[in-house]
Order: sequence, then structure tokens, then C-alpha cells
Amino acid sequence: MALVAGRKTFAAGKTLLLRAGVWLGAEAAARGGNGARRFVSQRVLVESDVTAGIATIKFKNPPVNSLSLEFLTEFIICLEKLENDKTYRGLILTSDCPGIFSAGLDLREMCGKNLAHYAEYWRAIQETWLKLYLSNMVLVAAINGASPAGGCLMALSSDYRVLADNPRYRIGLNETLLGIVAPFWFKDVLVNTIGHRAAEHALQLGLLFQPTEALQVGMVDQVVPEDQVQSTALSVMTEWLAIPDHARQLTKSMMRKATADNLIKQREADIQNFVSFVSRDSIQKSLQVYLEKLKQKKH
Ligand SMILES: CCCCC/C=C\C/C=C\C/C=C/C(=O)SCCNC(=O)CCNC(=O)[C@H](O)C(C)(C)COP(=O)(O)OP(=O)(O)OC[C@H]1O[C@@H](n2cnc3c(N)ncnc32)[C@H](O)[C@@H]1OP(=O)(O)O
Repeated sequence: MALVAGRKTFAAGKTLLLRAGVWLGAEAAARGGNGARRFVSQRVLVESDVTAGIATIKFKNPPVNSLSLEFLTEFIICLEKLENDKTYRGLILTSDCPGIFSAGLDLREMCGKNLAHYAEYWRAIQETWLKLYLSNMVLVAAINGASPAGGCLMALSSDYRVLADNPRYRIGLNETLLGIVAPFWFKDVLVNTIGHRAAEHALQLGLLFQPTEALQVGMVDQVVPEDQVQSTALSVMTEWLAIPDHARQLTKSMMRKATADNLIKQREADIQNFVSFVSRDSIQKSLQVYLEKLKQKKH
């Protein structure tokens, strides 16, 4: 299996170092006779059905699929590979960690680090979102676990969301509960999905919705028994793939471009905002207290 280390070029001419060993070459991955392929990387599993043109990305960053810089680096590379390979028209996002879709941003990347690290981290978060939100592929989120904050954003950036019917799997932008503020583009995506009034309510209170509430407010499109999440995602995907690509892609772009452009035109300012916000003593303290509470929950 090939081991590749290199540099990943991000927008605005910036680079993010691809840490040695994070990407184990897809080219060397198993290729079945039935059109199934499996890419192997450490934190992101990619399974694909070449005949159907559908790939599935499974987040595999235990214990909670937090969006660490290493995870994001691998994820962006996988997305790019799939996006550039015209075999794939549809992508299902799901989790390999039982009970957790994604715990959102990795709080350890936002605590006790230097300013350059915060900037690098935020650029990777922006890049991930832009790639997801503007993907030419049909994206279906098969949400098989809890999905707070950044995890919710990943789901909201898909074209369709199927959530497992388990009251423990709550989804929403809960940033205010951590004493932080959802960035404007998180807010924009939420407004686009559930409307202004519901988004204002949810954002101010940091609401995490149980499946039936999430369905009611329009945050997800379907709630199904846990063992039917993947099969439902697949049948939704088949429906969406029946639409001619060019027409669907242009329509998607027409609906999403303004929201994405809003970030693209002020990426650097957004990074500076994040860096100065997160490095404040008061914010560092809030994040540390929150992390400590998470740790103590077990004892
Ligand atoms: C005005 C200018 C504004 C500019 C913008 C500025 C700032 C905003 C920036 C960003 C927006 C932020 C977005 C985010 O995504 S913040 C992250 C929010 N996430 C959460 O609140 C989730 C927290 N986690 C949980 O609720 C639970 O862990 C869970 C996901 C429901 C799972 O519960 P479970 O009981 O299964 O696991 P544990 O709680 O025991 O956790 C296991 C282990 O993981 C650690 N952990 C959990 N979540 C995170 C995380 N997000 N980052 C890092 N680590 C996490 C937890 O501490 C445990 O660790 P341990 O060492 O004790 O094993």
C-alpha cells in the first residue's frame, strides 16, 4: 500500500501540510470484481460502487469523530479525489463510530494553541465546508448518531438528510451553549434550511433537536429506524441520480452560490475574526470549562 506525504494547496494560495502517513493510497486499495472499490485512509473510509457511481464516506475518527485538523486534511483529499473522478455522481456521508455522526469542531484545536494554528485550523474548516456545499455530486447525509455544531453543519451542507430515529441522536448548532458564536456562514446555511425565525430561535438558544423535532423544524428530511438509515440514503440517492446531472448541478449552484460567495469574498477577514475571537482569554476559559465538563460527565 502506497504511503504518500505531500502538500495540499488550499484556496488563497495557502498550503496545509499533509502529514506523513495520513493518506494511504486509494490506488492500492482493494478493487472487487463487482465494481466495488474501497479507499483506505486512517480517519476516513471511502467505499464505492463504481457501477452505480455512488461513493460512501464513513468518518472514522474515534471516539467522537471530532473535526481535528488531521481528520479534515484527509477528508478534503478524499472529497477532491471523488469530485475529480467523473465515475462518482453521488456521495453518502455517514459515520463509522457507533452513536456519533460527528461531535463537530475539535475543541482541542481551539484551546491553548498559537495564533498560526488557529488560522490554519479555521482555513481547513472553511475549505471543508466550501467543498461540501459546492460539490457537483449529490450529497446525502446518513446521520447515524449525535450531530452537534460542526457535525450538524456537515449534514446541513448535504442535499438531503436521513436521521436515525434515536432520541439520543440530537442535532443542531449549539455554539452558544459553549459560550461561542456560530460563524455567519453556519448561520446562513441554517437559515437556508429551516428559515429565518426558526434559525434565530435555534441559534440563540443553542438548540439540539431530537429526531422528531429536527424533522418538524425541517433540519432533516427523513427520520427512519436506525437499521434503515443506509438503505434509505441509498434509495434517496437513486432517486436524485435519475435527474440529469447538468440540470441538477446548475440548479444546485444557482441555489447555493450566493451563500458560498459570501464567505469566499471575505475568507481572510473571517479567519482573522476567528483567530481574534478564539484567542480571547474569556473564550479560552469557556472552552476549557466546557471540555472539562465533558470529561467529568463520565465520573
Ligand atoms: C463574533 C465572531 C465569531 C467568529 C466565530 C468564532 C467562534 C466560533 C467557532 C466555531 C464554531 C464551533 C463549532 C463547533 O463544532 S464547536 C464543538 C461543539 N461540539 C459539541 O458541543 C459536542 C461536545 N460533545 C458531546 O456533546 C458528546 O461528546 C457527544 C458528541 C454527544 C458524545 O457523547 P459520548 O457520551 O458518547 O462521549 P463523551 O462525551 O464521553 O466524549 C468522549 C471523549 O471525546 C471528547 N470530546 C467530545 N466532543 C469533543 C469535541 N468536540 N472536541 C474534542 N473532544 C471532544 C470528550 O471530552 C471525551 O474525552 P475523554 O478524554 O474524556 O475521553
